Amino acid sequence: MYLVTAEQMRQLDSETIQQLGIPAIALMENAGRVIAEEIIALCRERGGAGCRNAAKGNDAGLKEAALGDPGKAFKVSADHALTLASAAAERWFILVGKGNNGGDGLAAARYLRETGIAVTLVYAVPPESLSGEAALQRDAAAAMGLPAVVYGRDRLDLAECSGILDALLGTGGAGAPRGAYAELIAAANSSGKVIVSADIPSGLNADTGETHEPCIHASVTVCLAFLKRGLLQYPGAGAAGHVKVRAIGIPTALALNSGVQTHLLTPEVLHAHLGVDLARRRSPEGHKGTYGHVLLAAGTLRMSGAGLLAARAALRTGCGLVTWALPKKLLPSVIGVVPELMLADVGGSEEGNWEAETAPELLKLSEERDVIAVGPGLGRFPGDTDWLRSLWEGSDCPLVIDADALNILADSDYKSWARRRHSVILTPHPGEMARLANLTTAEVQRDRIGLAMDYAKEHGVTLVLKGAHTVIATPEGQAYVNTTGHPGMGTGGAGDVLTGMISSLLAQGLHATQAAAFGVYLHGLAGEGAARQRNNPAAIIAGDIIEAL
Ligand SMILES: NC(=O)C1=CN([C@@H]2O[C@H](COP(=O)(O)OP(=O)(O)OC[C@H]3O[C@@H](n4cnc5c(N)ncnc54)[C@H](OP(=O)(O)O)[C@@H]3O)[C@@H](O)[C@H]2O)[C@@H](O)CC1
Ligand SMILES: [K+]
Repeated sequence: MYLVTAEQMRQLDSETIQQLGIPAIALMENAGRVIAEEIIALCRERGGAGCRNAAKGNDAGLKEAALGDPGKAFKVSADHALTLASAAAERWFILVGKGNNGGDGLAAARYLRETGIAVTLVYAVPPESLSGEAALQRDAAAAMGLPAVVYGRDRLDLAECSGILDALLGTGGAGAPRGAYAELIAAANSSGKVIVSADIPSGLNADTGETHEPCIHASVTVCLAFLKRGLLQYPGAGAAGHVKVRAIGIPTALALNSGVQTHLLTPEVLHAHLGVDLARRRSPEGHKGTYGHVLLAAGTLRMSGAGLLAARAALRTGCGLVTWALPKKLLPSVIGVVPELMLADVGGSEEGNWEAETAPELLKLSEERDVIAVGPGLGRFPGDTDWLRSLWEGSDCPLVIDADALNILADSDYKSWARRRHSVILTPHPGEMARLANLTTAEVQRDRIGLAMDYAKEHGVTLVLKGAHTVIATPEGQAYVNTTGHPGMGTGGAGDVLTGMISSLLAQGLHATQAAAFGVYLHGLAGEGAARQRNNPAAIIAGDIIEAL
C-alpha cells in the first residue's frame, strides 16, 4: 500500500482526470459513496448505541425477508453496504467545508439519506461560496431537499445528532483552522458524538501528522484513494482513529508511474515489492556456514546485557554463527551465559571499557565474518571517532550501527569518510536521530517519514528511525513504514534486539533494505507475540521479544 503526500495526491487526482478522462465529479461521487458505506457499517456495528429507538435487527436478514423467498429461483437483493435496518434512529450532521472535502461530505449525505438516515448539512461558509464540483454537490443536495444550516447564521445544537461527518478540510487545508472551521471542530470534539472524518481529520497536516489547534478527533477516518502520510505519524495517527483506506477509482498503477516511493510495510510489500521470503525457508543441504556469521562489537562491563541481547537475537533470527567481540574484562561474567555464542577478546581497559586500539583486531575478525554490528552497550571512549572510522573504511562487509556508535557518528563528519562498497544501516531512536541530524527530538518527531527519507538519501545510508511506526528509508529515496509492534515494546534492550535481528538477516544474504525492513517487521511481530504471552503488556522485557521470535 502506497503512502502519499497531499501534493502527490493532487497530482494523482489530476492524472486520473486528465489521462483517464474520468471526470472529477465521478471521483467525488465515489468518495461520497465509500464514506457513506463506512458510516453505515459503523452504525451497524454499534447496534443500539446510537439507535435507541430502533428495533434491533439483522440488516441482512431484514433485506432477505423483504426481497425474496429463498425457495424461489429468482432472487434480488439490495445494496447491503447502503442498507441499515436501524436508519430511522440515526441523525447525522455533515460538517461541510468550502473545498472538495466538503463536496465529498455532500455526496455522502445523499447516500446516507437514501439509506433512511436523517442528515443535516452544516455549512461552515455560506453555500454560495462553494465552487466547481463542490457546488454541483451542493445543488444536488439542495435538489434532494436535504436540510441545511449555515454556521453562525442558523441555530445549531450538536447534541441533537447521533454522529458527525467531518468534511470541513482535507488535503487542501493549510495551517490552523480558522474562524467557523475552528469553532465547528472544537464543538464537534466536545460534543461527545462519534465523528467520522472524510479523508483526514480536519486540522491535521496530511504530510507530517502534526495536529493544528484545533484538530478533529475522529473515531474513523475514511481515507480516499491512497493512505496519507500524516495518518500514520503521531499525533495525527491518534487523531485519525481507525483509518479505512477506500478506493475511489484512481488506479494504483498511477502511483508507481508517478514515482511515489513510500510504502506501508505489509507482508505483500515485503514479498512482492522487496522480494523477501516471508517463510524463511532453509535449504535441505544447509549448514551453519550457509546462514552467515555476525560479528558483534558491543558491551562494556556495566552494559554487557546489551551485547547479550543483540547476540541472542541474532542467533534466534537464524544466522549460522555469532561472534561477540568484547573487552577482556567482561569475559568471566559472560562465558557460558549463551552457550551458542562465540566470544572474542579484543583487549580493552582495566575497567572493562572499549579502547581505540581494539580496531585492528576487530578488522581482522571481520575478514571471516559477513556483517559487523556495532554499538549496543558500547559506551564512549577516547579516540572512538577514529576507531569507528577505521571500521567504516577498513571493513569489507555490511555495517549495522546502533546506540553509542550512532552518537560517535553524530560527533564526526562521516560524510567525508571514504565511500564504502557495502551498505551501512543506522538504527537510531528519535533521541539518537536528533543528535545525528542536529535537531531536537520534537523536530525529529514532527515529520519522521520526511526526515528519514531526506537523511538516508543525503548520507547514502539505510536508516531505521525507531518508534511507533518505525520508518525504514533507503539511500535510493524509498521509505517503508512499519505496521507491526506493540506499545509494550518500549523497554530497555528492545533496540539491541532489533540490531541483532537486522544483522542476522544481513548475514543470511538479505540486502540492506530487505534486512532492515524485514527485521523491523519481525521485531514488531515478536513484540505483539510477547504481549499476548504476558498477563499485561507492561511486563514485556527485551528478552521476551527474543523468546517470541
Ligand atoms: N478531484 C479531486 O481533487 C478530489 C478531491 N477529493 C477530496 O478533496 C479534498 C481536497 O480538496 P481541496 O483541494 O479542495 O481542499 P479542501 O481540503 O477541501 O479545503 C480547501 C479549502 O479550505 C479552505 N481552507 C484551507 N485551509 C484553511 C484553514 N486553515 N482554515 C479555514 N479554511 C481553510 C480554503 O479556502 P480559502 O482559504 O482558499 O478561501 C480552500 O478553499 C481531499 O482531501 C478529498 O477529500 C476527493 O473527492 C477525490 C477527488
Ligand atoms: K476532513
